[in-house]
Amino acid sequence: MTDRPRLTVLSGPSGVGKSTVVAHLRKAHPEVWLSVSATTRKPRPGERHGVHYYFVDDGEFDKLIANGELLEWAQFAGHRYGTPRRAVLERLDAGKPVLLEIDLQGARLVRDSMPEARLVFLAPPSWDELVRRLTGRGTEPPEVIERRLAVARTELAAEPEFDVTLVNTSVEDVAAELLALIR
Ligand SMILES: Nc1nc2c(ncn2[C@@H]2O[C@H](COP(=O)(O)OP(=O)(O)O)[C@@H](O)[C@H]2O)c(=O)[nH]1
Ligand SMILES: Nc1ncnc2c1ncn2[C@@H]1O[C@H](COP(=O)(O)OP(=O)(O)O)[C@@H](O)[C@H]1O
Repeated sequence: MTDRPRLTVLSGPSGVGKSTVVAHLRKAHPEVWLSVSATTRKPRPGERHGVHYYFVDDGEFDKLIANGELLEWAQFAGHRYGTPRRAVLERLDAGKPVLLEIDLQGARLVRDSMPEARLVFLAPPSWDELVRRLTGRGTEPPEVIERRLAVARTELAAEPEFDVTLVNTSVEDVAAELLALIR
């Protein structure tokens, strides 16, 4: 029997298409389990508590950290994001695959604490296309987009740290490649 990694971490710059790819994958394969993170960021239109994120305030996030309830957490573009520990460990203990969609800092923390995890980097076809996607999404004001693009430059440079790179040219193709990695 091969010892396949059961924990897959998907990371990549803001706007590259992580949420789109994961949503596409889960529409066809609802059995793919994605961890729901906690965040101090405010919900975007259409985002639901407990589905896209657990939207919490700073005090609640402090408590999650203090109580050891987060597997990892990071500050990203002015807000905090963290992976609830218990649900992930329960799935892994049951021998089932887990997918995390987290930022570069989180991916590094997971790599250090769970070296068996497989780290997947989602890359844009080009820098200009990343700018187009992040701007075109229309969910952030210009100053937030600027901040995220500045972070994105650093994140792109970290690609060699990852086990696998997938280039998000076609959502369908990347979703299929990701599914093959998870299974
Ligand atoms: N470290 C860490 N990063 C997270 C977590 N949840 C989401 N992120 C990352 O935080 C960043 C910002 O997420 P978000 O505000 O939803 O923007 P978007 O991913 O660009 O649509 C993205 O890189 C996410 O992958 C988490 O639990 N931990
Ligand atoms: N392969 C693709 N080709 C063209 N547009 C894409 C592709 N993947 C995602 N997008 C678009 O790019 C924008 C950012 O995608 P999103 O999934 O929100 O990124 P992320 O979760 O990485 O921040 C969205 O408007 C989405 O529709």
